Amino acid sequence: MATGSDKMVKTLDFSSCGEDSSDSSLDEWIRTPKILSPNSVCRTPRVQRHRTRGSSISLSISGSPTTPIPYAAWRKLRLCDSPSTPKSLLSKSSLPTSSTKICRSQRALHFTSCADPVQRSCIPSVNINPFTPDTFHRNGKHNKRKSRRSDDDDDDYGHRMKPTHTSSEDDEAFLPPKRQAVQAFMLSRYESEFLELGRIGVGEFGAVYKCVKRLDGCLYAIKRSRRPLAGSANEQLALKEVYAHAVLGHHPHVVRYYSAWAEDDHMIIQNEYCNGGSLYDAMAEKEACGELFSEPQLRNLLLQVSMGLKYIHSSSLVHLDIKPSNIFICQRASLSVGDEGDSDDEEEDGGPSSGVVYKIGDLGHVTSINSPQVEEGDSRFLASEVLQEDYSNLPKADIFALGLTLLLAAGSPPLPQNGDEWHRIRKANLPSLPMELSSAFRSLIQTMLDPEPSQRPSASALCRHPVLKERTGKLAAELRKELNVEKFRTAMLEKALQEARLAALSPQPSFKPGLQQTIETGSMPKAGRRLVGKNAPRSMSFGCPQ
Ligand SMILES: Nc1ncnc2c1ncn2[C@@H]1O[C@H](COP(=O)(O)OP(=O)(O)OP(=O)(O)O)[C@@H](O)[C@H]1O
Ligand SMILES: [Mg+2]
Repeated sequence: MATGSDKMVKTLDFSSCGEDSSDSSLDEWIRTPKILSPNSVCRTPRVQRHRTRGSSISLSISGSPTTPIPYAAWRKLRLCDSPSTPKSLLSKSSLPTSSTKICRSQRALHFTSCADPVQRSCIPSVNINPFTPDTFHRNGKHNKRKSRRSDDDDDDYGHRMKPTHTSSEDDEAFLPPKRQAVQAFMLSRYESEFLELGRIGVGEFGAVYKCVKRLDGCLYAIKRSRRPLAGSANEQLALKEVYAHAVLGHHPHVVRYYSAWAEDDHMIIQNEYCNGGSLYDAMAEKEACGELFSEPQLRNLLLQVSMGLKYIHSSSLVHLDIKPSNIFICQRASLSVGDEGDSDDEEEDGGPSSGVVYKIGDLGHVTSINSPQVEEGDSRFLASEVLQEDYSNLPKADIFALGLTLLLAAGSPPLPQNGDEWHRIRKANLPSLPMELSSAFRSLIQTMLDPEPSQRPSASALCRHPVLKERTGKLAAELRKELNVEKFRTAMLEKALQEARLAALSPQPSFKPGLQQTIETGSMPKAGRRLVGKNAPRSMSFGCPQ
């Protein structure tokens, strides 16, 4: 049984920083190849930690105990909409340590000063993200060294990684030792930092809630594991998801990750909120209305998800659970300037300016291409080679699953989980569709479902495929258009600003008609023409941009 001090070895307090700084420092910690000796980590029991927190609150956002809180940050903090906000926290920070009682809601925005020498030695242990290039590299080295004697381990890192593995676990050497994995690293942050607006989904792994973050007022999807994690397979799944998100960074077609932490032995992941729900929801909605995705919409879906997959695969990772309920939709506001009149066509065909952005989410099954730890995803979308444990071409398993996803979106009957029909589909017999697809598009889907993985197109090939190229062109044209609008706007603003400067410098106040309006809207009036009050006498004052 773990002792209290053992527990503290596993304790890592990520809640001690504001989101941005904590995220970057978490990432920093995860990416930095270091394992700390158990002796060097904090062994303070939980109750003591509360006290430490109280004593360590500082007014420094940056974490430096001496930096005064910037006015802008202070103002921002005051905007929080809850009594459990940093405002109260910050005011309490001036109280003497002994009398500072830290309540649940205050824990989230605690900034460690580490002024206390004892606390300074409380360096937390960290997990090693198996998906970082560093880890791949080390892992390779580690595998080569497996047969060597352990006394050649002057490499501290390798030395400390080894002892916790049994021989059967050696294959999983790239994952961190379980006892270091997920613990109640942090105290309740969920309630103090987020306001829950409702549950938006439930999956195998957990429930997902729509939340607004108290500090920044933005919406997020917060995923909480359903079952306690410690020591369970769920723990590794949860960690995989976090590791994968952290390594993947940002891509327009991958759901964005903000933060993750453990609370009451449940993993919590803060992700981008996708306001259009999942593709599964969209399909169900269409079905209820007796509608289907049109072919242009399906092509758009295929192109966007292929872009996300291309990115994931280029990071040497595979998703392994591509399916409609793991593809999310963001409804972008349509372009605002100058495009009101010409968006109808594309709107209809599901093109880029229809504002639908598909994003790949639920990274719980992600694994590395080169040293795969396969946790099979939904069997309805599983490629047969994966079932046969042939992991030599895993990216093509994602392509297979995407092919079936498209068929479902095109109205195919529900996919079988097993049985004859399951095998029939994997022998290149496509289910019948209620809609007529062009032969080019249909044969593209057919190749994605080829029984031979090498015959399936790669994600990168899909992005360049002639059937989808037209869409790529449209997407590029749309982006160019957006860019031009922005360039025009910037030029206008620069011009207006220059005029404002000149006006301010000129000895005699000169009236610049419509200047304020120009700066606000970015539209330039013609020289010498007044936009407003043409018949009224000229005023001597003018507005300046703030
Ligand atoms: N970022 C998000 N934005 C909007 N809705 C989301 C988001 N993430 C999840 N959901 C909703 O919650 C559902 C479950 O999410 P997710 O797939 O991540 O959970 P899971 O437990 O891993 O599922 P699975 O059963 O596929 O393993 C999704 O199908 C979707 O409806
Ligand atoms: Mg899911």
